[in-house]
Amino acid sequence: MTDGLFARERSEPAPGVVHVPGWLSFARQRELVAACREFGRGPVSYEHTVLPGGGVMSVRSLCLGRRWVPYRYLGPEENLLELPEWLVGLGRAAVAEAYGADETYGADETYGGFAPDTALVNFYADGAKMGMHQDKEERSPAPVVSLSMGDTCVFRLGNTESRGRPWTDVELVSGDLLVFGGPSRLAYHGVPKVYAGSAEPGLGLAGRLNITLRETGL
Ligand SMILES: O=C(O)CCC(=O)C(=O)O
Ligand SMILES: [Fe+2]
Repeated sequence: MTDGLFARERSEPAPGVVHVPGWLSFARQRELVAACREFGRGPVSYEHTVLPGGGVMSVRSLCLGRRWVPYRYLGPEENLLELPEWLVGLGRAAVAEAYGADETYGADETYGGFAPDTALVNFYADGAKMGMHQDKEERSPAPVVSLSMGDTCVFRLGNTESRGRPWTDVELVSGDLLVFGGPSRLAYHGVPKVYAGSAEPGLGLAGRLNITLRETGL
């Protein structure tokens, strides 16, 4: 895919982390944006998560399938919205795209049979960001699949030991796929910056949407 003067190339910024720029077609991005709008139309809507210490996340989010609350998943009987089969299929295709040709991560049947049972949909309005954290409430070793729509952001990919350096900053643009698993499954990561107004106007989205598909193993 071409972005400005130079094509943004597929890369593996850390072992088990695969970034595929422009994986989603523009039409697909538009469909996903429409679907995310539909998910939040009610009775469930995008909410700021309140953390146990009293902090309020600037991002607004909702869960499809299993519900994450800080810092655990509720039982399946507490699901409010269904995780649609088409989104599960997209997640499988994403893992195949990222690891398919790679023996190290692709050969493991855990990933080949990727069976996400939850999706966290995050909406970043102007000024929203996400601090460094690990996605560690899942018991399954399966990777996390991340799809981005709307404004470009800086995704900070840290290390598995601490919130601090070393880290690598990856720019996630609308349509990009990021899969993180393998040795980096528990790497700290966050979104320190979203470039407001950077989305393609034709997408019809002011802000940034990110969907992460996960297999809870719970
Ligand atoms: O918005 C992103 O790209 C990352 C979201 C994330 O890390 C999460 O929901 O746990
Ligand atoms: Fe995360």
